[in-house]
Amino acid sequence: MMIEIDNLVKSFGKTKALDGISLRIGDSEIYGFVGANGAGKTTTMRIISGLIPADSGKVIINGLDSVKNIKQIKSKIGYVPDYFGVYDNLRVTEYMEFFAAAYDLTGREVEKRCLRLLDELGLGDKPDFFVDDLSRGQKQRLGLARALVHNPDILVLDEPTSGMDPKGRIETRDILRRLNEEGKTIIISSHILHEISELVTGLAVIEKGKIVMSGSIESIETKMHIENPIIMKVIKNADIAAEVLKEDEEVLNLTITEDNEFYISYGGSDEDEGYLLKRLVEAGVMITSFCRRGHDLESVFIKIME
Ligand SMILES: Nc1ncnc2c1ncn2[C@@H]1O[C@H](COP(=O)(O)OP(=O)(O)OP(=O)(O)O)[C@@H](O)[C@H]1O
Repeated sequence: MMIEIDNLVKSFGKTKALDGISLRIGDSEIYGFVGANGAGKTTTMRIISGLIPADSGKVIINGLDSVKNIKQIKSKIGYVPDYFGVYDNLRVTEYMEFFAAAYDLTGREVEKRCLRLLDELGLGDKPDFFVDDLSRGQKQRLGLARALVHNPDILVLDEPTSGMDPKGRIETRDILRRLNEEGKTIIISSHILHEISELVTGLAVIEKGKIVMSGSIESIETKMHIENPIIMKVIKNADIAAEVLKEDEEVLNLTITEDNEFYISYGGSDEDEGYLLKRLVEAGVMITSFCRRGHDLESVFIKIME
């Protein structure tokens, strides 16, 4: 399902939550929204899912305007909110059937489908539990099962891994990968980049209602790498090092300090970087350290967000 988001604007009273969000999410992508608290992720997701209207701008899903075709669109989207509903006094199966009924799905086949979904999401032994008695991770998975009840083509998940332990996060990631392989387009948000960077195919970084960066995960990593130069300490043959670096077209900027510390803005991939180091060593350059200023992408990401 192709999703085209065009110039969404939304205010709540005096707060401008969205200030012109435009995006294209391709068929069968797993697309991530990353941003700090209050950036506008939830508002964007709720507009895409048809839960609230935008003040202006539009969302087109497979050629259909989401406002004009709201019924059709809602049948294609499953939304998992970041908070858990107020149905904690229901048992797990009752909860599922309650949401199925909201889509006019009832009967023996639907009951079977609900049980199968619970099974697939690792809740097969919990049908008679009260929702309230489930752990946070189990509740998140139940939220996912409920969003799948009408077999939507698009899944929109607001911070599905927040508050989960690493095991729960890995399990959720595996489930989402599987659903994506089955053909579902997935939109997922997080305020922590590394929680979703391994899962997503594309990413938009949202800040104060605007997109500050978007693209494939590789292109975002490259942009972040450029912001985060390689720092190389050379103790012999610095002149040769400078020659080798000048020949590499991925070297976008180079600063050499008096004590032969090289600051290299590098646009290449991790593999390119490995080959660059190999060429330097083979050319006879003696290097004592070769690393980035930030320890990881996350620290650079935080720098960009500041
Ligand atoms: N129903 C509402 N009424 C008033 N203000 C709102 C409402 N919903 C969102 N906002 C405001 O709009 C802005 C964007 O909020 P939104 O929930 O979209 O951000 P978010 O990126 O999802 O943040 P979080 O990670 O904290 O969920 C915030 O300033 C928020 O306070």
